[in-house]
Amino acid sequence: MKELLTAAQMRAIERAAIESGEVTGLELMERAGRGVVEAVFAQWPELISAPQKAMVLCGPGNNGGDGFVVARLLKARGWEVKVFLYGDPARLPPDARVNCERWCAMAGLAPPDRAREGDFAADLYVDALFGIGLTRPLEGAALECIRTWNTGRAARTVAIDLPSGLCSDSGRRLGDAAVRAALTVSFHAPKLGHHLASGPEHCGRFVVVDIGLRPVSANGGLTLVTAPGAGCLTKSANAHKYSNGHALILTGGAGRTGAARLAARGALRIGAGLVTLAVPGSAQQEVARQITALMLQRLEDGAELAALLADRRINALCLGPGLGVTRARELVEVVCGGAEPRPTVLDADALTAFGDTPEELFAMLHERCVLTPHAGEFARLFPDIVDKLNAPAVKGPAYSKVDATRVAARQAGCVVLFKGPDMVIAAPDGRCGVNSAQYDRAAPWLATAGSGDVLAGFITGLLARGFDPMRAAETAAWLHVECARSFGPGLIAEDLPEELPKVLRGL
Ligand SMILES: NC(=O)C1=CN([C@@H]2O[C@H](COP(=O)(O)OP(=O)(O)OC[C@H]3O[C@@H](n4cnc5c(N)ncnc54)[C@H](OP(=O)(O)O)[C@@H]3O)[C@@H](O)[C@H]2O)[C@@H](O)CC1
Ligand SMILES: Nc1ncnc2c1ncn2[C@@H]1O[C@H](COP(=O)(O)OP(=O)(O)O)[C@@H](O)[C@H]1O
Ligand SMILES: [K+]
Repeated sequence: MKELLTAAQMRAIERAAIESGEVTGLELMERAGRGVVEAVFAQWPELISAPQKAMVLCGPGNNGGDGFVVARLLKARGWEVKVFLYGDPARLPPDARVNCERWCAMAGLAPPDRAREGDFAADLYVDALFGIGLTRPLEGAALECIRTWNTGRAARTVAIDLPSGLCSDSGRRLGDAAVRAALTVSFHAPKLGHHLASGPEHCGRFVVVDIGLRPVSANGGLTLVTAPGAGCLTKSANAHKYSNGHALILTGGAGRTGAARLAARGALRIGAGLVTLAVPGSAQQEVARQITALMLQRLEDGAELAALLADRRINALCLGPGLGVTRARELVEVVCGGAEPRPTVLDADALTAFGDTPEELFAMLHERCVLTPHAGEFARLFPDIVDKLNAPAVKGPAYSKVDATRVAARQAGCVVLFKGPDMVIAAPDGRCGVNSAQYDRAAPWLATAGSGDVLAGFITGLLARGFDPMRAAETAAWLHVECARSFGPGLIAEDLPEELPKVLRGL
């Protein structure tokens, strides 16, 4: 697991390092600037061989200070560099001021309205306006300048730390403009804003450079979900099928069983010992024609489900995919209401069924449930949270998808997995993971009908294998994205479970 930092946590890490005497702020700024230049040459090797032209736009804080370092290092390599300062040189913070003065001893400084005139076609544009310190929307000359860059010539734009205009803690644009970078170079660790909301769209390629700060666990339990250890998914040599759990997946009626079959296939592939599909009589033939390793159990209503659950070997359930809202409502009450409720994934119709009365659902949920809403389902269950998330972001730190999912998990009293390329998974105790399907892990082919059903099945299968809900959700989500990446273009939902063995072998 990799940490994702807030701006405040990053500042605390920097402060601790400086106060301990192991490094100065000025040295950190030098390393940051050097890291940016190295990343630029790695990204665009064609810039290495001959001196070029750069335009550097510096802001009023330490992000601007990094910009002065970059300007100086490029000039030292013979580049023609123009630096524009948005702000008053006399009011720069100390380290930035030192670097501004070093720059001014080498060359001139212009105000940013001059950067708009377009008389300087650069080979590289450096955005050093704002980093983690942006607190409000861009305005005036900064805004104008960024608009020109975004609409115009700036193909090679590198953003230092964060594209200016983005909120570091939420990835949302403060106001309506932010730099669209081709490359973003951040320091020490990724920040939330690099992975959430509009962050990836603005960052372009994303690189984190080491500036020699020690890894400190600064964190309220927020991580980027990474590969599970291979060991946690292996099976014991002398296990029998029941020692890997028995998952029960409930289907809807005739013509609507595909989603649950996808989930069931996912649960089986991820290693549940047995997977049973519980099917109403009307759909029994349909399902029977389609399945082999899966088992089938006729199940009409809540009373029959209650009877079936007397079998304590059934140790994980999945309700929602293709279930139909009426059947979902009845069955969720049986599953969640009974004594000793079992680990349960509620997805799709099981969430929509309670769209008008989410409190009724929350009253039944228990800590071994996992809710897997997409944005529409999330909005139906948590309208107040979504109002906050959708309100225009005008002040940093803005309300984020992480804030939203954490509050949702507390309200629901169980793990909530809020889908999307910036998937957030939160537990009621505050643990939180971001499963980012972006940058090197982009998986756009996952946006295909039924892929969410497979994810519900993966989680259910891991619950059956004894994973706790948070770990089941995170591990399943990570594997789900890897299956899509491994399969690649042309992916449809059916391919996800079939790709899993390959992904598991590669762990
Ligand atoms: N932490 C570390 O370890 C390291 C950090 N480093 C670098 O420092 C950067 C953080 O520096 P920072 O804290 O000075 O913040 P930064 O983003 O430059 O902006 C703050 C200034 O902007 C102002 N301001 C805000 N919004 C505004 C607006 N809309 N319009 C106008 N003004 C606005 C704000 O003023 P105020 O809000 O107080 O009015 C303040 O003056 C970080 O991103 C990284 O690049 C590296 O050197 C190495 C190690
Ligand atoms: N552009 C995307 N990049 C990565 N993952 C995506 C993208 N769009 C959707 N997903 C993922 O695909 C799945 C879609 O689930 P869902 O919306 O429930 O679809 P369905 O109901 O058709 O199965 C979720 O896991 C979601 O996170
Ligand atoms: K920046």
